[in-house]
Amino acid sequence: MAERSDCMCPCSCLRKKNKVKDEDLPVPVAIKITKRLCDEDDELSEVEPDAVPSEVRDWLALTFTRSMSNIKRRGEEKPKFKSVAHAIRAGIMVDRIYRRLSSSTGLHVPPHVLLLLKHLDEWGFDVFAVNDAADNHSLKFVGYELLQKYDIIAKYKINSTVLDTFLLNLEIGYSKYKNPYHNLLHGADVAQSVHVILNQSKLVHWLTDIEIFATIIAALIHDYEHTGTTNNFHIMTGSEVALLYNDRAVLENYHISASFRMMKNDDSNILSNLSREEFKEFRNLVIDMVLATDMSFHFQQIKNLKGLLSMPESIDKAKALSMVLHCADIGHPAKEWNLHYKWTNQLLEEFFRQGDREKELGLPFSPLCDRSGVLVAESQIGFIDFIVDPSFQVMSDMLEKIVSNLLKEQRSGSATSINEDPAYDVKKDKSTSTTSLHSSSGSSRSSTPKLLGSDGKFEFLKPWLDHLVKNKQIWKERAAKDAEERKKKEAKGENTNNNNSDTSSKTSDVKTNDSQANSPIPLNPSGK
Ligand SMILES: Nc1nc2c(ncn2[C@@H]2O[C@H](COP(=O)(O)O)[C@@H](O)[C@H]2O)c(=O)[nH]1
Ligand SMILES: [Mg+2]
Ligand SMILES: [Zn+2]
Repeated sequence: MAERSDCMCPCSCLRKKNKVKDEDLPVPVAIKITKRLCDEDDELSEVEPDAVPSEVRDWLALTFTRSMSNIKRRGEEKPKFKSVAHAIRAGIMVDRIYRRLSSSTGLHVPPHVLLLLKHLDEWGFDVFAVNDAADNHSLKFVGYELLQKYDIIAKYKINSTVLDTFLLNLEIGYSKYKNPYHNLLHGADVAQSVHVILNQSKLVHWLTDIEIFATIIAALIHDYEHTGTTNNFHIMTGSEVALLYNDRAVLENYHISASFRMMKNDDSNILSNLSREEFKEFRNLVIDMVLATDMSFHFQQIKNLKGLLSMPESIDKAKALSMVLHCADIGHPAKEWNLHYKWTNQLLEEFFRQGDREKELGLPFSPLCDRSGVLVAESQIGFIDFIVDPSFQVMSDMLEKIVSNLLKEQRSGSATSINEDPAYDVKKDKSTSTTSLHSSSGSSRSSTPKLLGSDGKFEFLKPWLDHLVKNKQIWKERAAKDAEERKKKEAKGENTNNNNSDTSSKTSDVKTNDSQANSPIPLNPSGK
């Protein structure tokens, strides 16, 4: 069949731009793609045809649009002390915190875990290190610390044993399928990232306690009992959950439902002291936020938000918080390279395991799931360029708009939410960190540090933007190296077989030394 470079519809859809061949696709899928992509009113059509390889485009279409969805390892990182005196001082400090924490809550947080949890407010927080130190209980400790930091445990009278059981159950659920990526570290990491975004941007001052509570829990549960396979895999295999949720946001619906079911048990019901209204608000928010982590809503979500940003009205809280959670969920490319690189490896290994199952079942490989060859660097560049970077840009604009409006309202006297007084009372918090955001009345967070710059503009630090640029640059260098090696092999007459050449970011190169066990991408000492 001749290649069809043009789709029959008047729009400039992906199919037209990308010259997808019908014969490359199973027939019903081809028809569906043509129809859906032509209907698709999203930004994927803006992706330049030559900007990314075809596999990356397929993956973008499959994952981020509704087009097909309806069919001791870190032992070397020990704390370094400049001097014995420093070590002793640090030891005394940790011991004090430890005693305070243990006596007030009964939660046993080992001192070496506490030391790492002191970085909980930072974008560079290393959840892998915490997990190693915490004997695979990072979610429990991170979850506990976050709730404690915002005074949620006291405010909603959460029994400490119940909280402990809830967090342990979450960890058990995340460990059910032994996923390399969608495991308890990811749950902990996303919750911690949400926390940093809320604080860095001061958005937290706009929120009530119940909204903060819902946001932390939504982040913690957002991939609960993840099967390690994609929504599309569930749909294609007609799994129980796909049948249950009629192929719509299959996993996301499941994560929410399974979590609320778990919380119905008395021994893990952290919501038992919420009033009827509080429970209703909490549940609605959690449902909205977790459903919005379905990647097939991505482009629509960005588009809607851009539309809202161009209007004077303020942005709906559920929408804003959903965007924050979505960004945290896809946020590892905006973290330090070493963290991003680890997550990339784990995710690819999970994709490949799905590919192995697809092979066994006689199904075509999903994009990025064939372990015999994936253009890792190129796909990561595509992911950063088309998904992560635009998301973080829009989220940052949204955060600035919301907080600026809040400040304006406050100046005009119509709001009391944000205190610009530099003598702001930074409350010593009840957890391990030095400071927490002050909650004076129990409604919204009412005291903040000085927010406006000398030019009268509200701006906040966005560490994620720098990392995105740096990480993309590293992937670009790797992609160029890969292409070079492919060329050399071709010249030697070796079979490079499209994606299957043996290059540094190719999956066939799995090394088995300690730091690279289960790692699809070999890591050289510089991390590049
Ligand atoms: N190609 C890549 N896709 C990624 C990467 N990190 C995340 N993702 C995609 O986003 C979703 C996140 O949603 P989740 O709820 O499943 O965590 C994930 O499933 C991938 O589809 C990445 O580095 N590269
Ligand atoms: Mg998910
Ligand atoms: Zn996730």
